[in-house]
Amino acid sequence: MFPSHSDADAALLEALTGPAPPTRKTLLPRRDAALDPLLIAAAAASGPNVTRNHYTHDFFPGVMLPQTEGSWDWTKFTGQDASAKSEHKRMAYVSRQAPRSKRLGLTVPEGGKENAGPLSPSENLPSPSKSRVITSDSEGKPRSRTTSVVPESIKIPPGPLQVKCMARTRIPTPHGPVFLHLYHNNRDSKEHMAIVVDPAQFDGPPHPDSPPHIRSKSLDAVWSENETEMDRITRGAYVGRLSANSQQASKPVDSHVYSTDMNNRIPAPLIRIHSECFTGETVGSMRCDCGEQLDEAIRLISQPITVPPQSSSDALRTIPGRGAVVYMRQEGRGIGLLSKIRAYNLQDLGHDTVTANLMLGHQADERGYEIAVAILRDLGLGSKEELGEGVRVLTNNPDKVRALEVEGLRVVERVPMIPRSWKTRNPHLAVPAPIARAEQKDERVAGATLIGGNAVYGEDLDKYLRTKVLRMGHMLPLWLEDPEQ
Ligand SMILES: Nc1nc2c(ncn2[C@@H]2O[C@H](COP(=O)(O)OP(=O)(O)OP(=O)(O)O)[C@@H](O)[C@H]2O)c(=O)[nH]1
Repeated sequence: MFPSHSDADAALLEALTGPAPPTRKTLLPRRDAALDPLLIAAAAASGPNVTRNHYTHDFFPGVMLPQTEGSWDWTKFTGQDASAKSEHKRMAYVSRQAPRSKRLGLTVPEGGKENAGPLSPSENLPSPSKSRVITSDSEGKPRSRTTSVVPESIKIPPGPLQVKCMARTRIPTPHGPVFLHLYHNNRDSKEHMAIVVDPAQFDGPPHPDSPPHIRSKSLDAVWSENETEMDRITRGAYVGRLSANSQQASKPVDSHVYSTDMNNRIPAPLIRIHSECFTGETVGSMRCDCGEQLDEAIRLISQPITVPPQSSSDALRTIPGRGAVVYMRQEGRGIGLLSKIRAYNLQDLGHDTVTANLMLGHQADERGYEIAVAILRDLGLGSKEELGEGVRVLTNNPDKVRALEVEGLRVVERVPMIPRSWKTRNPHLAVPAPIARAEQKDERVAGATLIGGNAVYGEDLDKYLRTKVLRMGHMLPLWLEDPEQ
């Protein structure tokens, strides 16, 4: 007999989605096997049983308790465990699923490494994957640990510093669209990023009278012979605006070539090297202005640029803003989040940000800019070797500018970053006027945690900025003392 329409539909649905999960009615109560001395003897005689589908059948006291589940060493079981009894731990005979390598029938060669990254969706679109390595302990028992396996095709060989843009995507922000680039390098294991502002790229190839697109050479490169267009597009190597109707993979860029004429007429791209600050950017801390600076940098870079006319008969023209924020994972000026949190406590005791670092055995600033400059070079920005564009750098930190130049960046101008609260603040008020008004009306005052947020302000921030000016040479007028300065 043929199934009715509804039966066929149900069968098709089950084939596509798997069997429906049991409903409350059909759910059977869990039945743990009783403690059977024969079972204990059998298990003790043969050890943990490893089969293709079940890694081990074993006794687990307190099974289902997260702290003991799966971590129990059955060889320690004596059968008379007083503490287990007193804690009313249950004993259950349970099966554990085999590791993925076993279930998939992958061989584990001597030394432990699996022969393939099983999670790689395609050889052409490789990504580092976590993999279980099976080793054995001193008693010969199998032990597994997780390790990161980087496929050959994306490994960056050791040697001179190299950076590689692993993927790029469009991110809409309150200031306009940006392209987020994720980089790997052969110096550290951090995923540094570049936030590229260049919306002109959405309109197709650059106009002959427009600046070149800001593109990553390593991203646009061909990674392997059998790389497909779809692989390239998926990792972000496409041109124009990606959509269901527009899917054009990019071509490799040999070098970034710039028209000198254009270089002379439009300002150099605006860039910022920004250091990660979890507290300022995520928690909304008002101990520092990092969240606000990240937001302000993207806002400033996104401002349209006025191009002066070539001749008196030409009209003024504006082009979209262009530049990049290189987002370096250098939390706490390179000392890491743990030390920064400790430094904050020392600051609460009355020490400033520099002294707190020194008290913890760190330098005031432990950042290096080699990788940041390599990322900019990959994007064709500020390169001295190629006929690249110089850059304007958004910073108040003169040491940063010097360090960037030492690393080979062509800096044509330093552009200051004035704290927002300093722009709007009446020197006689403790908080900026718009913020004070909002607080009076009991409105929510947006912090700068989120891009597009408001200004950060407060006593802690004042102290922090003051130290940056007085001890770290940051080039900001300390208007609190002399607003006319
Ligand atoms: N150790 C330490 N790091 C801090 C503190 N406050 C912010 N940071 C970190 O400082 C870094 C930002 O550096 P800043 O010194 O604020 O500024 P800069 O990058 O040198 O200079 P600008 O370009 O002008 O912003 C981020 O990594 C923050 O996590 C602090 O009190 N102690």
